[in-house]
Formats: sequence, structure tokens, C-alpha cells
Amino acid sequence: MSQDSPPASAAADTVLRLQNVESSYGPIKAIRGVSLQVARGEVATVLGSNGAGKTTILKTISGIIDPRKGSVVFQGQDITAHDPAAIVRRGLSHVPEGREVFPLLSVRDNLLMGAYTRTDRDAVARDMETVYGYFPILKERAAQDAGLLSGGQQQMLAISRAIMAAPALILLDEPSLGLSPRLTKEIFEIVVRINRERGTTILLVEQNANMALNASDYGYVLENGRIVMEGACEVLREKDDIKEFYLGMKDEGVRGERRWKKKKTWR
Ligand SMILES: Nc1ncnc2c1ncn2[C@@H]1O[C@H](COP(=O)(O)OP(=O)(O)OP(=O)(O)O)[C@@H](O)[C@H]1O
Repeated sequence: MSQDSPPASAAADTVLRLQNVESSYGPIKAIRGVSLQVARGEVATVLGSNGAGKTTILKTISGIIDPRKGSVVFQGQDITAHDPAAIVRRGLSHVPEGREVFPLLSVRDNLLMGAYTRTDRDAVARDMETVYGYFPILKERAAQDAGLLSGGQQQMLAISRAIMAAPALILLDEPSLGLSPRLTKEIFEIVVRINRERGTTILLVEQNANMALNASDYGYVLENGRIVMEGACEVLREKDDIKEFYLGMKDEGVRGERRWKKKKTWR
């Protein structure tokens, strides 16, 4: 390789790149100049409180919302404002907030719906067994209507349906929403297994910073529609502002004196 050759293509290892993306609901700017990237094979997370713009980022990536500015590049192709169905066919699965399953279809048929773009029937059957391995309760209840599942089981089904598409990237919107701490832990453990065992790249957005930072490799902090901090999750976990404002850890000092800064500085 000559001195002038590009580095072993950084672009080839980037599954998703958002550049300066701005999306609005009428006059309300929900995200403002968001730039982020997700490397192939990693779990990345966007942390942020209620209304920070996390869901809007995912909807903009999957084509549900057209951005006012900026670009979304997936596997080297510009998919900005493309049709959501076309984006799914390119290999991107979105598990929306609120675990939307088809309530009147059986659990098994919900899973098959996830695989509707695939023609490799043997691999689909193998993936079905794999998701039943991750979530045995779905196998037990395979013939039942999905609407009869509990909230946690519907979340399992929504994630499993995404896996059935054999995507290059899964977008996960607040998998912990409305779930008990035990179920949240179980679901995050499976998310990590899916990433490690299948090599699936995952971008998850979460208010539960503790779970998200433990499950992810790289994180972004979103406030009022802007990225205010980013870094490897092991580094973010040690930042004072993250500890205080997202992990709920306050160092009270020996005489109850607060040592953490009261104002967020994002350094
Ligand atoms: N359909 C909509 N119409 C108008 N404003 C909206 C709409 N959806 C979201 N917003 C606003 O856009 C901003 C970002 O919302 P978004 O749902 O992306 O945040 P979030 O970080 O995902 O929050 P949450 O954790 O509550 O889901 C908020 O101010 C919200 O009120």
C-alpha cells in the first residue's frame, strides 16, 4: 500500500452515518444538526431524557420522517428521505417504541412477517429456531395471538421479528419502556447476545442510561435535539455529568456536601 492510500476504509466499517440532520414537526425542531455514526458490529446508544429527540432520530433514519437538512447514509448508500419499505429491503429493521406487534396474528406469523422480504427458506427456519432459543416463551406461545402476550413478551416478539429480517442494522427504540427491572435486564442481555452471536449492528435509544451504557460500545448524549457528548461507553460511565444526571449517582461527601457540579457542562 502506498503512502497516499486511504486508511483501511473507515467508510466500509461504518454501517450508518448521519450528517448534520435536522427534523421538525411543523414549527417544532425536534433534532438540530445531529451527526453520528455506527460502526459495523457494535452496539451504539443515544441517551437522552424525555422529549430529547431520540425517537425522531430513529424515525428519520428509517424514512418515517423526512429531514429538513442533512443526510443519512446506510452501508455507503444515501437513504435520506427514502421510502421506509425500501430502507427495510436494504437491511435496516426498526423496532419502534411501544413494541408494535400484529395483535390478531399468531406469534409465529408475526415472526414470519419479519422475514417477508427473504427467499432463503432454510435460513428463515433456522432463524426462527434461534429466536425461540433466545426467548423460549415465544415458542411456547407460537400459536397464540400476539395481542394476548404480556408487554414484556410483546417486546421480545418485536425484537425477534426484527431479527427475522436478517438485517445489517437494528434500530431499537426504548426497549425498557414500561418493563420491570427484571425483564429489562433479561431483554438487554439478549440484545447483547444478538450482537455478539449474530454480529448484528444495533443502534438503541434509551432513557435507562444504566442499562444502555452497560450494553453498548459507544454512546451519544442527546439534549434538546443536539448531541452534547459522545464517547466509548466505558469512558462515558465515568463522566461526572453522566453519573449525576443519567445514572442518578451523587457523591454526597463525608458531611453530606455535594461535590458533583450542579450545572451540566458536558466535558
Ligand atoms: N408528532 C409530533 N408532533 C409534534 N411534536 C412532536 C411529535 N413527536 C414528537 N414531538 C416533539 O419532538 C420532540 C422530540 O420528541 P421525541 O419523541 O423524538 O423525543 P424522545 O427523546 O424520543 O422522547 P421519549 O423518550 O419521550 O420518547 C419533543 O419536544 C416532542 O414533544
